[in-house]
Amino acid sequence: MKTVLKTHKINKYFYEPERFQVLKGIDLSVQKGEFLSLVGKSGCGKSTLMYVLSTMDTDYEGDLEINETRLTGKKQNELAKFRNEHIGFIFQFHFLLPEFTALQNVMLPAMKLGKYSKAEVEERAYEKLRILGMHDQALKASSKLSGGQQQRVAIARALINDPTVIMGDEPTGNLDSYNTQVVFDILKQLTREFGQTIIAVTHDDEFAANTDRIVEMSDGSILS
Ligand SMILES: Nc1ncnc2c1ncn2[C@@H]1O[C@H](COP(=O)(O)OP(=O)(O)OP(=O)(O)O)[C@@H](O)[C@H]1O
Repeated sequence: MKTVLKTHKINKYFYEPERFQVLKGIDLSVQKGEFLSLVGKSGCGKSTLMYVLSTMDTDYEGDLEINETRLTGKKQNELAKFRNEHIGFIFQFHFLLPEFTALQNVMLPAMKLGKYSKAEVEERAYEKLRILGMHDQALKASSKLSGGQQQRVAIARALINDPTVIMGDEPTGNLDSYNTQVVFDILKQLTREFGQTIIAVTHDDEFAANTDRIVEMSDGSILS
């Protein structure tokens, strides 16, 4: 088993309105291909931890390593580059550009990476859309797609650079039960067929119960 993400004693404090410790000695190790859900009561620190894990927040104590690269202490521009290449994001709200087609939205992170020609990027984008069952909608403006379809395009976009890990904050939080199941099944399939690693914050107990591992947080610490 390959460890793709590792933290060592992550502490974090907020100072407003008064000093309090929001993350308390978080030790977490995630294996390649693992589908992990992060759960816990509102306010326990899940989103704060995700910001640290995704390298968006650098104001913490401890160590973070992804894909054998130590990220703690790296400069913002290096982190931005690392994120684009290694971390795929899926949010509750998809943040697709509404006037752009599904295909263009999926292509964007790969164009930014600058590793492939435009034709290669387009080919990769079609391939990801095909995995998500969305290739025949590729040329539609994303604003013309249903909520579930938009979320599938957002997942294709998260996959375009073959990220080391996909991080989701309530990836099904805005979907009805049918689309929650569709998106869940796709995420599961990505872990099983492609060895994709996924970490998702969720309030949905059924979603969590069907992932490989539930990490429960309480008051800034990991319980189990
Ligand atoms: N910028 C901030 N400054 C001060 N306190 C903050 C800040 N952001 C979050 N907090 C506090 O830190 C704690 C953890 O917040 P966080 O958003 O990580 O919780 P969460 O577990 O993701 O909650 P939810 O499930 O409701 O999204 C909460 O008490 C919150 O009020």
